[in-house]
Amino acid sequence: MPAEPDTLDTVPDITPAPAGGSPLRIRPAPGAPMPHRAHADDAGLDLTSAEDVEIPAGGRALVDTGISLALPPGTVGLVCPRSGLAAKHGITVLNGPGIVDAGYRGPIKVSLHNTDLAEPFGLRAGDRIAQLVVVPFLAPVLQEVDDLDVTDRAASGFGSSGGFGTGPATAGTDETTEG
Ligand SMILES: O=c1ccn([C@H]2C[C@H](O)[C@@H](COP(=O)(O)OP(=O)(O)OP(=O)(O)O)O2)c(=O)[nH]1
Repeated sequence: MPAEPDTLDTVPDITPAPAGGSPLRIRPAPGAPMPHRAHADDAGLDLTSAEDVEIPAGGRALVDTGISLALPPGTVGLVCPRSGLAAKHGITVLNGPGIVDAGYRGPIKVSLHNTDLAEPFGLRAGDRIAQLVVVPFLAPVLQEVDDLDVTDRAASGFGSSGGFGTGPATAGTDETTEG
């Protein structure tokens, strides 16, 4: 029997099952739309603005989405930028990703930053301003120790493996985090 062609088109439905079988409960304010996925297998739920807002050039605005959530236990909501808004208009989530805790029941707001220093950016109610990605998180028990295990990387970081090019790091340019 011939093998199935290995193309992206043959990937089966990858829509993840709801975490723990619990639904994501969403309470829209009167008139606010429910967030939705533009495509069934998108990770992000589009969040819309509940208000008309002008974000000044180089400035920021805290924008209400008009929804409140009850995330499934053991999950966290990540408020992430939309790539189109970033690439075309320089609009990003200032604290991206924003962290929505599972126990939070207040209004979901998005802190938007207009990185364009020349043009203000106008938003209308209903515009899609960010996306919410729901992921499981770990809450390990905290253990205070005197020593950490030895690793290959050790304390090297912050560019220690080289710059933006493909060549090896130049001797003497490694940066290490000091303990
Ligand atoms: O982009 C975001 C980030 C957070 N929140 C809400 C949900 C989150 O559970 C709560 C608190 O967020 P965070 O812990 O980041 O805020 P904080 O500045 O550390 O304040 P707090 O002392 O209330 O935790 O605010 C949003 O609506 N949008």
